[in-house]
Parts: sequence; structure tokens; C-alpha cells
Amino acid sequence: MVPTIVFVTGNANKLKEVKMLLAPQAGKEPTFELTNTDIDLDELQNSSLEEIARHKVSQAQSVLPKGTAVFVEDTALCFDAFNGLPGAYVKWFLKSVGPEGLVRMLEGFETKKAEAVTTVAFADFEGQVHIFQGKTRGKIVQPRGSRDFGWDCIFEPEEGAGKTYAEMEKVDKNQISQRSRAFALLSKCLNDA
Ligand SMILES: O=c1nc[nH]c2c1ncn2[C@H]1C[C@H](O)[C@@H](COP(=O)(O)OP(=O)(O)OP(=O)(O)O)O1
Ligand SMILES: [Mg+2]
Repeated sequence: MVPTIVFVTGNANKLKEVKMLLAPQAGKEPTFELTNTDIDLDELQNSSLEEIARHKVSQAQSVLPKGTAVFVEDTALCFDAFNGLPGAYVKWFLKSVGPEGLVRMLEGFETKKAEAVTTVAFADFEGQVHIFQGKTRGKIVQPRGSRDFGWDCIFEPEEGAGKTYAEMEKVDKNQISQRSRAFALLSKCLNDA
């Protein structure tokens, strides 16, 4: 029997991507089983991305049985023109003004450059916490592509051949996304263990 690792998230799109990113390579046996639970975790304000992820995972640890291996992630969208904001608060901006509102917020600013950042906090079977971060640079553009995942329709990555994340196939997003880079580091940690 392989051990179970829990991903605590309420976001179905994240879960779908992470399942792809952590799937065993062709021909390889899985070394762990991934399960998901949606526990509502507080997200600190006025803290670094690492502190937010650490706090999320420590809450998950306090709710789950002792010795459970668990990870969370927090994803930020950072505008160069705003010195990193909205960052981890992008979720609330999306809720209040939608992707169009985020685009309009940058109207008076020359640079539309932005960075997407995923920070993973993984608590291992001994309860020790490991932090992994992945970043992808791009720019904020008028919405293009499907609307099903957050700010995907307004983020055009530098390495995306001019497409927004929302216009790309998942496998192509997964080649260059901030999430794929963060989870590649988690995979490495799990495989080295
Ligand atoms: O690759 C992405 N492409 C587009 N949008 C994205 C992506 N990744 C996260 N997002 C959105 C979801 C949420 O509006 C905010 C992050 O907030 P964040 O707290 O990390 O996500 P969440 O609350 O939906 O899920 P969770 O339960 O894991 O905290 O940016
Ligand atoms: Mg959240």
C-alpha cells in the first residue's frame, strides 16, 4: 500500500492541474495516493506569500489526524506597476470587479507586466514543513479564452506564444505555469525521500 497525501483546497481547477502535475510518469508506479479535502483555511493578510502558505498548512495539520502528510498552495498575481499587489488578494479583487476590473486597474499605468506565483507548503509525515515556490512572468491583457479559471483569461505568459493561459491547452499551460514549477519541486522532494 502506498501512503496517502492530502491536498487541502476548495478550488476544483487547482485540483485538476495538480493531479496532472503529480501523476506518475508513464510506466512508473505511483509512490503515493493523492486525496483532496476542502477545509476552509484562513489566509493571513499583510504577510509574505511564504507566511500565508505556512499558516494555511499549519491550520490543516491542526484539523487532520496527527501524522497526516498534507499540502496546500496559495497563488498570487503580482502587478509590476503595483509593486506586487494584488498578490495573494487577487481572489477578492476577482470577486469584486472580475477580470475586466483587474485590466482596468492598470489603465493609467505604462507597464502591464505581472508575475504569477504559486507557493506550496507541504507538511511531511513527521510534521515538518517544506516550502516550494514557482513563478511565471507575463502581462495583463484584455480577456481572451475561456472564463472558467480565475484570472487565466487576462494573463499572457512570456513563454506562451502570445496566448493567454485560458487560450492554452492544459498540457501546454502545465509546461510553463507557476504551479507546474512549484509542484516540480514538491515532486522532487517526494521522490528523493
Ligand atoms: O493558475 C491560475 N490561473 C488563474 N487563476 C488562478 C490560478 N491559480 C489560482 N487562481 C485564482 C483562484 C483565486 O481566485 C486566486 C488564488 O487564491 P487562492 O487562495 O490561492 O485560491 P482558492 O482560494 O481558490 O483555493 P484554496 O482553497 O486552495 O485557497 O487566484
Ligand atoms: Mg484560498
